[in-house]
Amino acid sequence: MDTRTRGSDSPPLREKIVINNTIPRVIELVILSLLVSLLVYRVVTLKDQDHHFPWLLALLCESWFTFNRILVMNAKWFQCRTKTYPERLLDRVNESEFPAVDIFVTTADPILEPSMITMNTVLSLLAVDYPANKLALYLSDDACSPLMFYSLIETTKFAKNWVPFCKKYNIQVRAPFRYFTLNSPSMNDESLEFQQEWKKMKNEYGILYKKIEIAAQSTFPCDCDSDFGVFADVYRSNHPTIIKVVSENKEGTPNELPHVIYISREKNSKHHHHYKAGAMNVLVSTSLRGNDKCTFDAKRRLRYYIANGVSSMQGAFYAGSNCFHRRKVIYGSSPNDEIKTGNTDNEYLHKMFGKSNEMRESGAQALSGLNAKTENRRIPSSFIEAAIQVAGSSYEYGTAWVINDRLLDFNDLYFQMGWMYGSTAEDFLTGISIHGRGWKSVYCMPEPAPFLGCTPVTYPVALIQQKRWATGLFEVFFTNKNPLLLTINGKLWFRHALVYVLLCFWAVRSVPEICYAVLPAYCIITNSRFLPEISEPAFLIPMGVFVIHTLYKLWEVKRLGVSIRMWWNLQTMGRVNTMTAWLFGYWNVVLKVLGLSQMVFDVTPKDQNSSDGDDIEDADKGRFTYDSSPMIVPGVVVLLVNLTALVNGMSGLVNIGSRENWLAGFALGEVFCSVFVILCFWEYLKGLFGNGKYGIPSSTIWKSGGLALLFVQLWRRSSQWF
Ligand SMILES: O=c1ccn([C@@H]2O[C@H](COP(=O)(O)OP(=O)(O)O[C@H]3O[C@H](CO)[C@@H](O)[C@H](O)[C@H]3O)[C@@H](O)[C@H]2O)c(=O)[nH]1
Repeated sequence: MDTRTRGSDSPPLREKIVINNTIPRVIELVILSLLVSLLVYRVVTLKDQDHHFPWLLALLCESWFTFNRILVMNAKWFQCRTKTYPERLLDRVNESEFPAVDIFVTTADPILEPSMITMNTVLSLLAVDYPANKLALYLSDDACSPLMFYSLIETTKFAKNWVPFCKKYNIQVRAPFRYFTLNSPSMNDESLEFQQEWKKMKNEYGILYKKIEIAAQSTFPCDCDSDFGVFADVYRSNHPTIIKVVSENKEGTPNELPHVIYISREKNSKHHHHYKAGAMNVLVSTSLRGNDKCTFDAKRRLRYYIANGVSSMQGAFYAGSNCFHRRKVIYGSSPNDEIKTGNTDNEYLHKMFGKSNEMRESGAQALSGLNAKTENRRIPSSFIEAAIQVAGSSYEYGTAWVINDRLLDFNDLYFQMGWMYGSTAEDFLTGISIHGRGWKSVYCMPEPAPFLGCTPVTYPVALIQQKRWATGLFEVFFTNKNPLLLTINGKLWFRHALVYVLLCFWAVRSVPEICYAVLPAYCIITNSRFLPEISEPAFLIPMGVFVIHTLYKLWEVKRLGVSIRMWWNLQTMGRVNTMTAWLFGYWNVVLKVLGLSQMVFDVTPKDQNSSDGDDIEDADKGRFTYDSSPMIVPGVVVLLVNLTALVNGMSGLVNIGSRENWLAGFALGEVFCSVFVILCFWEYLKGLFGNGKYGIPSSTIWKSGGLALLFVQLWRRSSQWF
C-alpha cells in the first residue's frame, strides 16, 4: 500500500500536549518579586550598614541568583510534552520502508567501563524491535583492547539465541543482567516451554559472563595467526585502525542478527583524538552505508520541568546517549538547505568529505535526503578498505569533517559537520550547533523507559562526572557555538539560547554559592550582618524567598511522585556538587581560557550495580564514600568555617548579659543559615568522623582545617576595615 495514502488516513505518530502552568508561574513571579525587593532593599540600605563588605557581597550573590532565577523561569514558563505513538508506525509505512539505522556504542577503557556492561548495552541494542536487516551495530573501542574484541565475538554468539528469545516472548528488558535480576518466570503464569527456554538463556548468559570475566583477569594471548594478531604490540595511544566485521547479515533477512562491527580508530601522538567526539566522528564516517539515521547508547535524564519547557521551544537537548540523529543533520545541513550534490567529484563534496570516494558518495546520498534502498546497500565487509582510510587520524584534516575548534576558510561559521570539538561535553556542543542551524528536536519517552544507562554510585565518581559536565558546559560559552552568538548569527531561538546559557553557567554558579555559604559564618565570627535583623519587617523578604522556594521545590518533586527523602537528597547534593565539582569545573575553564592548562576528558567509571532511572533512589540511599580528591576540600572548608562560627556564636551567647539584649545580640538569621549549610553538608560531617572509605582522608581534613583556620583569622583581622 502507498505510504502517503496510508499516512494521510492514519492517526498522528506524535502530539504535543500543553500543560497548564498558571500556579507555578504565579509562584515563580512571587519569588522573583521578593528577590528584586531584596536587591532594592540592599542597595537602599547599603550606606546605613556598619559593615559594608558582607552586605555588598550578599548583594552581588543575590544579583546572580536573581539572574539565574530569570533564566529558570524562562526555561519553565511554557510547559508541554510530546506524546508518541510508535505502535502506529506500521499503519503508515511498510516495514520494508523503514530507514536503515546505524547504532553506535563507544567505550574507552575496559577497567573504567567493564566490558560486561558494554556487552549488555550491545545485547539490548541487537534485540531492539526493528528489522535486523536495517540495523548495523558499531562498537568503537578507544582502548584498542583485545578483551573488548573477544567480548564482542562471544556476545554476538550469545545474541544469536538471545535476540530470537526476546523477539519470541516479547521481552521488554533486553539487557540480560537486568532481565535476569528483575525477573524469574512465575510457575503458574508462564508456559513450560518459556520456563525451559528462560532457564537455558540464563545458563548461557552465565557462561558468557564467566568467559568474559576469566578473560578480563588473564593476559590476553594475541597469536599472530589468529583474529587477535592485530592487537599484538599495539599501544592504546599509538596503533593503526583496526576494523573487524564480527557478524554480517549477508542475506539481508529481517530475523537474523544485525551487522556487528568492531572499530578501534587510529591513534598516534601527532593528532589529537578528541575523545568521544572524535570516536563518534569516526563511527559516522566509517558506517558508509548511506543510511538515514544513527543512534547512541542509552541514558535517561530526570530534568522534567526544564525538558517540558524546552519542548515548547526548539526541543530536547542532545545529552549524548539514547538519541537518534538524521545523518544529513550530522553532515551539517540546515532545515531548508537545498543541497545540489550532483556527481561525487564536485568541489563542495570534496571540501566536505575529503578524498574518499565512498565517503563522498555516502555524504551526497545523505544530504540529498535519499534513503538507501535495502537491496542496494553494501555489506560492511565490502568497504573495509574505505572505512580504514576514513578512520585514519589525519583524514579529517583539510575537510569540513570537523575541524570545529577553529574556523577554517569556510566563510560560514556554521558550516561544520559531525560531533563538535572544543568541549568535554561534546554532546551539548553538538546539540547547540544543530539547534543553531534551526533544527528542532523532540523527546520520545515511552513508558517504560526503553533504555537505561549507568549512573555513578559512589561519591568520588559522581564528582568526576559533575566536574566534567560543568567544565564542558562552561567551555561552550567560549566557543563559536556560544548560545548568544548562535541567536544573533544563527537560528537558535532567543528563549532557547537563554536555557543554554542557564546550563553553560553551572560552573559559574559555584562562585556566588560558595560565597553565600560562608557569609553567615563570616558574619557570626566578625559580629556583622548580611541579613536584616529579625525585628525589622525587611527580614520577611529573605525568609519569604527561602520558605516559598523550599515549599515550591517540594511541591514540584511531589508532583513527580518523588519522596521527601529523595527531595532532600537532591537539594543537598545540588548544593554540595555546586560548591565542589562545579567550582573545579569553573577553574578548569578559567585556566584553559587563560591558556594555562589543557582540558582532559575523565571517563566516568561505570558500575554494573547502577542504572539511572528507577534505581536513582536506591543509589542515593547509599552512604557517601570518599577518596583523596581535592574537590572535597572546598566542601570541608565550608563545613568547618560554619561549625567554627556556630561554636563562636554559642560562646558569644553565653556572654550576653540581660535577656533584653539576647535577641538584639543574637544574629538569628545568620545562625539559621549557618545551620542550614551544615545540614547540606551533613554527609561531610559524618565523613569527618567516618572510618575507611566512609571517612574523609585525614590529609584532606588537615588541608581543609588549615584553610578554614586561615580564613577565620583573616576575617577576624580584616573585619575592622570593611
Ligand atoms: O577518549 C574517549 C573518551 C570517552 N569515550 C566515550 O565517551 C562516553 C561518555 O563518557 P562517560 O565518561 O561515560 O560520560 P558520562 O558522564 O557517563 O556520559 C554522559 O555525558 C557525556 C558528555 O559529557 C556524553 O558523551 C554521554 O553520552 C553521556 O551519557 C563513554 O562511553 C566513553 O567510552 C570515548 O569513546 N573516547
